[in-house]
Amino acid sequence: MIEVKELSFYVQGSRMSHSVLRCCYSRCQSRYKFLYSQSTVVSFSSTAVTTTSNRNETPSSRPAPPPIRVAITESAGRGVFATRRIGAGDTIHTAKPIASHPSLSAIDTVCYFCLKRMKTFTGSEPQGVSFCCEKCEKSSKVFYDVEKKADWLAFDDYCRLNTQPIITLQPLKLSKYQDISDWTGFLVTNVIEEKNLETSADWCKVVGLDRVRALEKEVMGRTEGMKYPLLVKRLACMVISGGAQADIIDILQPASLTPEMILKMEEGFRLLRSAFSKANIRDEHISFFTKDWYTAVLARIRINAFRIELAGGVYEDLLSLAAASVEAESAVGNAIYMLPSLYNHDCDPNTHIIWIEDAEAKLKALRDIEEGEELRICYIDASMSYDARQNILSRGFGFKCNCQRCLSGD
Ligand SMILES: C[S@@+](CC[C@H](N)C(=O)[O-])C[C@H]1O[C@@H](n2cnc3c(N)ncnc32)[C@H](O)[C@@H]1O
Repeated sequence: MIEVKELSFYVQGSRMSHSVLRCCYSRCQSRYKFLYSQSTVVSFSSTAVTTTSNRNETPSSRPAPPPIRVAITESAGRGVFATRRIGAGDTIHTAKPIASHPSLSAIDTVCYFCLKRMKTFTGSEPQGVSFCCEKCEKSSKVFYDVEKKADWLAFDDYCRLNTQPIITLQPLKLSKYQDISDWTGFLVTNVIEEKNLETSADWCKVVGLDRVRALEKEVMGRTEGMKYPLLVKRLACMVISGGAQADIIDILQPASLTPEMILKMEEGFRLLRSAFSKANIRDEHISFFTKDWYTAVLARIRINAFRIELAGGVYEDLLSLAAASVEAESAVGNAIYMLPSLYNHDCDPNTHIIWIEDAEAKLKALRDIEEGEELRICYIDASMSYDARQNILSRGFGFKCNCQRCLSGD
C-alpha cells in the first residue's frame, strides 16, 4: 500500500486533508482565488474551506465533497486517492479549466470561452471569435479585453505552422515491422522526431485510417511541446488583465526541457512579446513576461495540458461515449486544469477523463475503486504494445511507467 502523506487541498467547495507540501501550497494560496473555474469557486487554505461564491451558505447546503484527496505516492510524485469506495461509472468530480483555448481550426465553430460547439457556419467568410452565451462572453473579459488590443496575425501563423498534426511515414522501413503494434511504435517514434511528411495512403490502408488518426491525435495532443503557445497567450492575457497571477500554474510539475526545445520556443516568445509591445500594454503589466516565464509555462503545459474532445449528448456507458468521441472527430482545443493534472498515468486505468459539451472535465470511475486506491487515468492509447507505450511516455512525458501492467511486462 502506498504511504499517504497528506496535504491541504480544497477544490470546488470540497475539503481534503493536509501536511506534506505545506510550503508549496501556502505559497500558492493567494493565487487560487483567481483560478477561474471559470467564474468559480476554487480557494485553497490550510485551515478552512472557502468557496468564493458560497461564502454565506451553511455547510449543509454545500455540494458533497468529491471522494478524493491528493497525496504523495511511492514513486510517481503526487497522486489522487479515493477516500471511500467509488462505483464503476460514477462521476468522481468535475473540473473547470484554469485556461482553455480552441484549436485555430475550430475557432469559427466553438465558443471562444468554454469550447462548446455552436451552430455550424456555412458562409464562405470566416466568422471569427464568438461566444455561446452572455455568461461566457462576460467571463472572457479576463483575457479578451487584452487580446483584442493586439494584432495576432504573425503569432497565429506561427501556431498554425507548429501545430499541424502530420504523421511521418517512411514506407521503405515498413518491411521491418511485422505486426501493427511494432508499426505503432515506429509511427510514434517518427511523429516525435520529425513532422514534415504526409501520412502515406498505403500505410493507412494497411494499418487502418482510423487507427492512424487516433494515434495522430494522441501523439500530437499530449507530446508535442510546440502545440500549446495559444494556451500561453491566453494565460499571459489573463495575467496582464489582472485576472490571474503570473505563477498560477507553478504548482504543476514541469517537463524537463532540452536546450533544443528551449531554442524552438524562442520564436513563439518573440512573436508574443512583439504583439504585446505593439498593442502598447503598459510596462508594469507586462513585466512578468520574460523568456523564462514563457518557457516555464510551456514546460508545465507540455505534460499537463489536455486535448479536449467533446463527446456531446448523454452517454450512459463509457464505451459508447469513447466511440462517439472518436467518430465525431471532436477535438476542439486544449485546456489546462489544476486537479486533473495531479492524476498519474496507468496503462490499465481505473479512471477516465471526458468532456461532454464543453471544456468542463468529468472524471469518471471505469470500474469499482476501493477506499485508499490511487485513481489513475491513461495519457495515451493503451492498446499500443509495451515498447510503444514506454517510448511515447518516456519521450513525451519524461517518465518510465511504473503501473502494474508495465511491471508485468504486458
Ligand atoms: C501530469 S503529472 C501527474 C502528477 C504528478 N505526479 C505531480 O506530482 O504533479 C505527470 C507526471 O507524473 C509522473 N507519473 C505519472 N504517471 C506515472 C507512472 N505511471 N509512472 C511513473 N511516473 C508517473 C511523471 O513524473 C509524469 O511526468
